[in-house]
Amino acid sequence: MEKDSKIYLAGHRGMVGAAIWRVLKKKGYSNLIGRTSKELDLRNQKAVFDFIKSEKPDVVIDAAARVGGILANNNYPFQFLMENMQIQNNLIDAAHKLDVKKFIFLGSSCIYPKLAPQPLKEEYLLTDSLEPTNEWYAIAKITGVKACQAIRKQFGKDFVSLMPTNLYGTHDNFDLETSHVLPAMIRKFHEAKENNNSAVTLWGSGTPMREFLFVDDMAASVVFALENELPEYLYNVGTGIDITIKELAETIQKKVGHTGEIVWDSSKPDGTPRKLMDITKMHDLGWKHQVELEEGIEKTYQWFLTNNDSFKQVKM
Ligand SMILES: NC(=O)c1ccc[n+]([C@@H]2O[C@H](COP(=O)([O-])OP(=O)(O)OC[C@H]3O[C@@H](n4cnc5c(N)ncnc54)[C@H](OP(=O)(O)O)[C@@H]3O)[C@@H](O)[C@H]2O)c1
Ligand SMILES: C[C@@H]1O[C@H](OP(=O)(O)OP(=O)(O)OC[C@H]2O[C@@H](n3cnc4c(=O)[nH]c(N)nc43)[C@H](O)[C@@H]2O)[C@@H](O)[C@H](O)[C@@H]1O
Repeated sequence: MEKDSKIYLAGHRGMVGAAIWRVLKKKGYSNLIGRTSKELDLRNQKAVFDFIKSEKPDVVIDAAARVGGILANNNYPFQFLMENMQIQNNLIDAAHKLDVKKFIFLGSSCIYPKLAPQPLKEEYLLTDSLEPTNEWYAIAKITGVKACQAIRKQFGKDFVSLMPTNLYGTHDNFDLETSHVLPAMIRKFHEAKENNNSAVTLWGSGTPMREFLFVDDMAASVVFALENELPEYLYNVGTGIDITIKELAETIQKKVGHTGEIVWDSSKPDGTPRKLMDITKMHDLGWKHQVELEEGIEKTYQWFLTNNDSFKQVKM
């Protein structure tokens, strides 16, 4: 990829988008374009088509999506299904019709069946039923993967999908209703420590297992996909290591220095019992994560502490 290639990064101010932007700048890519959702609402088909037509990017990276944790997914099925399909359909269709050379689509590990064998191989897609708390989001993401695969198959274009495991890091969402578990735990333990080590309430049973990838590693995988023509349509991106939610809680509690009680609220859903990625394909091509979980948690906690008053709060 030429360093002056025109790259449109959709969702450039999100957690993942901001990290991709940083890596691209650092590597010398000089022709990056981004628009906020206020400047360009990606749900608007005509606006997206007109934008791609006038900007004529060589590459589109889709890191824009309606994103949230287990409760947000469960409570707002329509937004997670419809907005994600609108955003990605508008981008993929315009990119195809207007001859964008390369398209990188970001999905999620929840596209795989709830009870698929572990670790999750790419070929397990569409072999069984989805996890009910996030099937809406998963179905939208599956249609994005399939749209890119169809364009690849029918027209031979370099449209590729990366499926990240659970992500976390700087610029994360720390809103307690809509966030994912890791930022929620950082905020909950920190605020409870400040409040005389009051009890922290966490959701579900603590027994589900999750794999966590630091956002800078995710960004590096996207840049890897940008700089290499990947031979297949779908690639898992993760660390290949998972832990229980209870172990995650104990790790973050220790890091933050909270000494109070942990209470598990069983009225909240557990979600899928396990979703560990098989990352053999990306490893074979040469990409591997760099940041281990404890180091990533430390970086994220430090970011939270210095952005404590202004951290992003995503409302539905
Ligand atoms: N976070 C995770 O754990 C995780 C895990 C697996 C996969 N992913 C995937 O990674 C990608 C990025 O996620 P993220 O965590 O970075 O999410 P995020 O921080 O919530 O960022 C999402 C971005 O999408 C943009 N966006 C949303 N709706 C839009 C609209 N209607 N028009 C234009 N832009 C819109 C937002 O733009 P504004 O800021 O301008 O509003 C925001 O920058 C998504 O595809 C997501 O599915 C995330
Ligand atoms: C990566 C994303 O992951 C999402 O699934 P998923 O891993 O369960 O999403 P999380 O919201 O990260 O939750 C992971 C696990 O942590 C538990 N948990 C414990 N305490 C908390 C808390 O305070 N906040 C949150 N949020 N969870 C908590 C939660 O019940 C679940 O078992 C999907 O809904 C999306 O579609 C997407 O795939």
